[in-house]
Parts: sequence; structure tokens; C-alpha cells
Amino acid sequence: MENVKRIIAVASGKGGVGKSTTAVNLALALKAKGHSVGLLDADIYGPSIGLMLGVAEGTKPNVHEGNNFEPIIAHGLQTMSMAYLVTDKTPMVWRGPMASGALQQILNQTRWDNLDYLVIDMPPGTGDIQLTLAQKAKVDGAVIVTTPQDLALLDAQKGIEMFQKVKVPVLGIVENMAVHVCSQCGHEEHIFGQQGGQKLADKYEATILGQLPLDINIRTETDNGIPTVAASTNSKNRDHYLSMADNVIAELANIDNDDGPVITFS
Ligand SMILES: Nc1ncnc2c1ncn2[C@@H]1O[C@H](COP(=O)(O)OP(=O)(O)OP(=O)(O)O)[C@@H](O)[C@H]1O
Repeated sequence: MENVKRIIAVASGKGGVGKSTTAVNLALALKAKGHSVGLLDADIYGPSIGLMLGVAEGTKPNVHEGNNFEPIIAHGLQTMSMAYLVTDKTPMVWRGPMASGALQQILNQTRWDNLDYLVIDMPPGTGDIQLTLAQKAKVDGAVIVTTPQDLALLDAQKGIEMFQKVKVPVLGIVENMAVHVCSQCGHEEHIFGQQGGQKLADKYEATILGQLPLDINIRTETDNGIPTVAASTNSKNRDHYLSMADNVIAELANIDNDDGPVITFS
């Protein structure tokens, strides 16, 4: 991990709010700004970044001396995922306990090649695995993803408090699916409520790093293995992700972290 300058955890309390979509596009946006970027899929229950980045099913990382894994390159990102190590047929019941062991292994044994940023797609929730990761991993800062819905906000709050407990600075909040714009008539509808992310940000004196609409293009682009930032050179959504990356870089610059990021597991 001495080859990694900055580590950013992307987390959400609630599942399905768009955490992985955000992590993948944030990583691509940092890359588009000229940085060297890695993406670690630590979402052991539903590893999805390989699919989102169009990595062919069954692709396995090369293993080097000392059991070190070589990251798989996708859209210019260095990536590592649980999905590269388990198969669809791996039963969930086996996957749970085995997966947390495997997670430690990929944290310790992936050979990142000089990264400016490593983005970690955290497992959803605030249970033991998340706490251990947040505690043991020397993450520079956390990005909290939520929808404006009360239920998601409540869980996002738990996520913020978990990071505060383990002294990982929260860089800010991403409000995903903030508004739906009808592709036919342009009518705007706040399907998951309004201003929820802002209220959460106000409560914790956190920054809103970005607001993304609920947009069919974001879903289809990701499903096609070419996420929004890679799919288009000129779209509003891509611009949202690029300015999110700027905000993340700015927040990181505000953090005084002279130890340097190192992930250690005892
Ligand atoms: N802004 C958006 N607009 C439209 N669809 C979106 C948006 N963000 C995410 N999605 C879609 O919502 C679904 C869930 O997103 P994603 O997998 O990123 O969520 P997650 O929080 O990581 O979920 P999990 O808890 O399962 O890991 C995906 O189908 C994704 O394409």
C-alpha cells in the first residue's frame, strides 16, 4: 500500500442507493483529471464493479510471487474485486465468513502500481465488516452516498457516525437520485423527497460533494459496462461526476494527514 497516496472510501448505510455507481464514476472522473486511480470493490455481498466496468465474466487476476494479485485494468483504472476471486456459484453462506478473510487478503496482497487515489467501494451497512474495514484501513476520507429518502438518510447518518467513531474524516455527501427529469416532457419530480441530503449535510456540517439525478442513462450506461464518465465526453451527468471529483480533491486537501495512508490488518 506504500504505492497508494490517497485512499477514499465510498460508503452508504442503506443498500441500493447507488454507492457502486458513484464509486465507479468518481474513480473514472479522477482518472479523467489525469490522476492514476485504483478501484477496490470491497462490497463482498454484491461485488459489481467488474460488471459495471465491462470486465468479462471469469476474468481472474494474475498472481505473482508471494501470492500478490495484479490489478485488472478496466477503462484505465486499476481494479480489484471479490468478484474476480469468487464465482456466481459460490454460496452466500460460504461467501460471508470466507469473504471477510478474502477481503483482508486482497487489501494486503494487491500490487497497486503507483496510485494517486484508491477508491474503495465499501459494503453497504454499518455492521462488523464495515466497522473493521473503517477501523483497520487507514482511509483518508469517506464519501457518503444517500438518496433524499428518510430511510436512506437515517442509515447514511449511521454511516457518518461510524466513520466519526473511528476517526475517518467524512469528506462529504453525495445525494444520488436527487430528482427525476422526464425524458419525454422534462417534468421534474422528486421521487425520493427533496433537500434530504442538504439537511443531512447541515446537521453534520458536511459538504454536498455532488447531486445526481435519477436518470435512465446512468443506469443503462452502467449496465452496458461503460459508466457515464467513460460513456460520453459531453453530458450533464458526466459534468456532475467531474465536479464531484474536484470537490473530493478539495476536501482531501483540507485534511491534514501527515502519516500517509496505509492499510494495515493485525
Ligand atoms: N442516479 C442514478 N440514476 C439511475 N439509476 C441509478 C442511479 N444510480 C444508481 N442507479 C442504478 O441503481 C441500481 C443500484 O445502484 P448501485 O448498484 O450503484 O447501488 P449500491 O448502493 O452500490 O447497491 P448495493 O447495496 O447492492 O451494493 C443500479 O441498477 C444502478 O444502475
